[in-house]
Amino acid sequence: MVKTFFHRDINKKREDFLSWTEYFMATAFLAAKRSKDPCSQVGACIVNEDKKIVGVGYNGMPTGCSDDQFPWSKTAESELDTKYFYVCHAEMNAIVNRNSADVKNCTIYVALFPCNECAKIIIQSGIREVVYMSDKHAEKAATEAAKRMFDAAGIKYWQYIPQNSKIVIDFTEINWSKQPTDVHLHENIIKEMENL
Ligand SMILES: Nc1ccn([C@H]2C[C@H](O)[C@@H](COP(=O)(O)O)O2)c(=O)n1
Ligand SMILES: [Zn+2]
Repeated sequence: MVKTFFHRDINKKREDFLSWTEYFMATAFLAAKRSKDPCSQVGACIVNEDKKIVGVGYNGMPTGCSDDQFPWSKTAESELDTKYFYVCHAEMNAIVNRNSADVKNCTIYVALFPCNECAKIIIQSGIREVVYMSDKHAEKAATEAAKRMFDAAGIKYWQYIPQNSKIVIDFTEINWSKQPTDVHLHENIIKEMENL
């Protein structure tokens, strides 16, 4: 058995807390977990100038359009039987579902670079900055069009390159004992190491 452990001095401030950018991008990725799209789960998180989250969204069917009845296919004999006419993109949902009066001067954190349609909504809503994780559709005309519009409208956009590729949420962590001299030897970590 591989034994691993970590020390935590509970008298000192934690050093391994999430940065703001990690926190907001992780919020976007967590929202994406709600998506029913079998191929692409995209999340978006809108943050105001006070670093408050004012909107979260993920790609899904419009309200009232059952995600058990509308199609999730990428291809079909008829375009009407693909998802593309129906699905609301994460960015659009985050903007329309905002919990503030407006999203002026906000930043949107999004897993995938916005398409041209979302770029228009982002610009019109007053969002000033786009932070994205992936630009995997960079070669598509929709992405190029979005970039042209962002450039013309003076919207700042930049790719977030994470320091860690994973953030683990462990629901059991809240029950770990934290004593002043504690060295945790946590079962899950041991199991993970054994599986390596
Ligand atoms: N910035 C984006 C890009 C895409 N989406 C959504 C729209 C679809 O549900 C899915 C793309 O489907 P695919 O062609 O990859 O099968 O992702 C979004 O919400 N935001
Ligand atoms: Zn879009």
